[in-house]
Amino acid sequence: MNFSRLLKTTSALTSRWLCSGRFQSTSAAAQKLVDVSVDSKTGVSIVSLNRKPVNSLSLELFKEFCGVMDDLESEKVRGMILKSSCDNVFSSGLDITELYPHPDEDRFHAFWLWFQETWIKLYGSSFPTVAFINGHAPAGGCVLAISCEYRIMLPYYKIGLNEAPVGIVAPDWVVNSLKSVLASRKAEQLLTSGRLLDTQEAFDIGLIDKIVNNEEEALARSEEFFSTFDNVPKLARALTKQQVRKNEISKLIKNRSNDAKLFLNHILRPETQKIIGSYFKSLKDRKK
Ligand SMILES: CCCCCCCC/C=C\CC(=O)SCCNC(=O)CCNC(=O)[C@H](O)C(C)(C)COP(=O)(O)OP(=O)(O)OC[C@H]1O[C@@H](n2cnc3c(N)ncnc32)[C@H](O)[C@@H]1OP(=O)(O)O
Repeated sequence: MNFSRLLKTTSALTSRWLCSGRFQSTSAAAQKLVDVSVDSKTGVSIVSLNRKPVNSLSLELFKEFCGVMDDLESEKVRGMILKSSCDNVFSSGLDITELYPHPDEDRFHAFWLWFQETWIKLYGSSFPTVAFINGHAPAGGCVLAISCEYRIMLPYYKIGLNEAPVGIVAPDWVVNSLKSVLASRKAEQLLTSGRLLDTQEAFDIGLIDKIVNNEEEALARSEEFFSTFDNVPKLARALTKQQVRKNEISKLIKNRSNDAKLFLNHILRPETQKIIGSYFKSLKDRKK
């Protein structure tokens, strides 16, 4: 099966959930959670996550982000830079209120499918992607960054996959995206320790590609990255990227519903709820 068809293929159950109008934002005037602009000099799309205060990733944000990715695919953009509109935070990862306390099962199922969909669209996009990590990027924030092809980060922020200390086990598609950036041993160390790295440490192990001091530099470094493809036919580039990434994506596409069930069962376990609850409390108490 050709890859773009594969990307569109999903189980009947999954597509019922993804297409259902349930959990739709109700207010037409609701603030956009994802802003898109185009850099007039380079023709590159800049996609800014805009869910204040910390871009925690909710079902509504995932849905909106997937809509944006579909638009960029159909517009055949030259490239995309993913960044944050929040001060000091790229994304704080999954919205913990989607996981705790004891989430509504239907909503969690839909939330998880839209998280998968976000990863499939970002990791499998045909156009080049850069994450401009302009703030902290723990957990799901790091997942977004490692799904892009190139990572540029401001100094003095933290990035990593801190799920294990929070009692959460990352699914294989997250683990494999990390292994597509880091050697297996480094990926394992990062995941099992759950340690968040500062910008310099992340650069030293190859988790990020460039450190920049401001947005202007980030745009310039992104442009250098995008221009490496200027002489490569777009279709050949896209198919080559997808060839490299297709095994991981196909695996998830075939297993979406089970993956969602697995995580629903895990999240509903009283022990998991207890750990996430005390983690969330400590996050709130930090500022008291
Ligand atoms: C079993 C099923 C799940 C399996 C998952 C596997 C897949 C792996 C992928 C992802 C998992 C996750 O993403 S879980 C989420 C993990 N996220 C974190 O651990 C980050 C927590 N947040 C922080 O460390 C900090 O907030 C920050 C460094 C990101 C920013 O710090 P700052 O000081 O600027 O801001 P505050 O801490 O004051 O936060 C402001 C406000 O937001 C609330 N907040 C923060 N993060 C989240 C979040 N992820 N979800 C919901 N709410 C969040 C925080 O509590 C503050 O609220 P109050 O103003 O009410 O205090």
